[in-house]
Amino acid sequence: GRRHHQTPHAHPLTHEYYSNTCPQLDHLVSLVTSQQFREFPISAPATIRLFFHDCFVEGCDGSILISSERGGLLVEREAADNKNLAPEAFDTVNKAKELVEKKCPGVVSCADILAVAARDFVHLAGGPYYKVKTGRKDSKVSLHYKVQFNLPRPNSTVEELLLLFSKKGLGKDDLVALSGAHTIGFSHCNHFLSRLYNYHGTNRPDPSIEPRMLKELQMLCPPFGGSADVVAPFDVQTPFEFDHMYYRNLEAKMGLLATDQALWLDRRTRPLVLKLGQDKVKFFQAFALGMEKMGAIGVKKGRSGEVRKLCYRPN
Ligand code: HEM
Ligand SMILES: [Ca+2]
Ligand SMILES: [Ca+2]
Repeated sequence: GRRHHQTPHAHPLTHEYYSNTCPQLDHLVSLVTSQQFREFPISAPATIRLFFHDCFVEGCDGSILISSERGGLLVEREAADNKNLAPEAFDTVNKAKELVEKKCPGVVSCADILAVAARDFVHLAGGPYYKVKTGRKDSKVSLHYKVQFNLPRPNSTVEELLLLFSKKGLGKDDLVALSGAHTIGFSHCNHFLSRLYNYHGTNRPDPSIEPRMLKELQMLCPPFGGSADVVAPFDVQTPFEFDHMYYRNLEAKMGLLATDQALWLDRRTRPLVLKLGQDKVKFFQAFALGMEKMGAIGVKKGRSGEVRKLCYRPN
């Protein structure tokens, strides 16, 4: 057989990519993620979100992980949408990389480590354990201006969300299932403030917010002069548990962002919200599938990427 002329798809992501070069990868990463989860539980939501923000901008290539350098170009991390990605998530990846480099030097990409770590945190928080395919290469650059139009806004319409996701090869089911990541974690007030006081310029709150929750959110987040550090849980019922309560909240008008509640209000996505709210097993399956599809966005192969030695710096 002749082995040249390989297309970019000749090596899709596989479960066996490191089976010779770093068979203990999952174990090594798990040592770091489990300790990180014990010491800094917010690493879980933060890392899951980090993976999302990596994959949607230039593909799952670790481009989000690169730190700025003095005198260098602005990197993705510096873009407004990424400013409040928690440092605990970056720390997790850097620590895991350090350990993996000791046992399997120069082999495992940071993009793959991030995918594995995100899976670990889903599981540690009570969600499904699914196998992660690997074989991603790391990017050689990170540019802040790539971010803005590749990430959803907290007040995007379902139409806009579906369009953005479809550009990434993801469908309606993926949008609804992956939004279920908001079953854990928190949002700063500014992302939903207009819903509380001035919905679409009406000077009234969004009518699709459950009244008691509205009152509580208004107390937490004043219209002016509130602290920029205040956060509210996405899932008021079980903010630390990776379960399907997120969808039940949407039925009860207790979605936090406009984009969360919109999944219930839109007739295209409502049936899926209902289905996943009724069945945790279905949610876990749909979420794992969504993560696998998201994890395959824009994957770099061969010389289009590299294996970074340090996740925060190109080689
Ligand atoms: C569908 C459109 C989405 C929008 C508009 C959106 C927007 C946001 C916003 C505004 C925050 C709060 C950030 C902050 O204030 O600190 C957030 C947090 C979060 N997002 Fe999303 N997101 C979306 C989809 C996703 C997806 C697909 C995932 C992962 C699969 C995800 C995972 C998370 C997690 C886990 C948090 C909590 C982070 C933390 O507590 O540190 N989101 N998202
Ligand atoms: Ca990326
Ligand atoms: Ca929950």
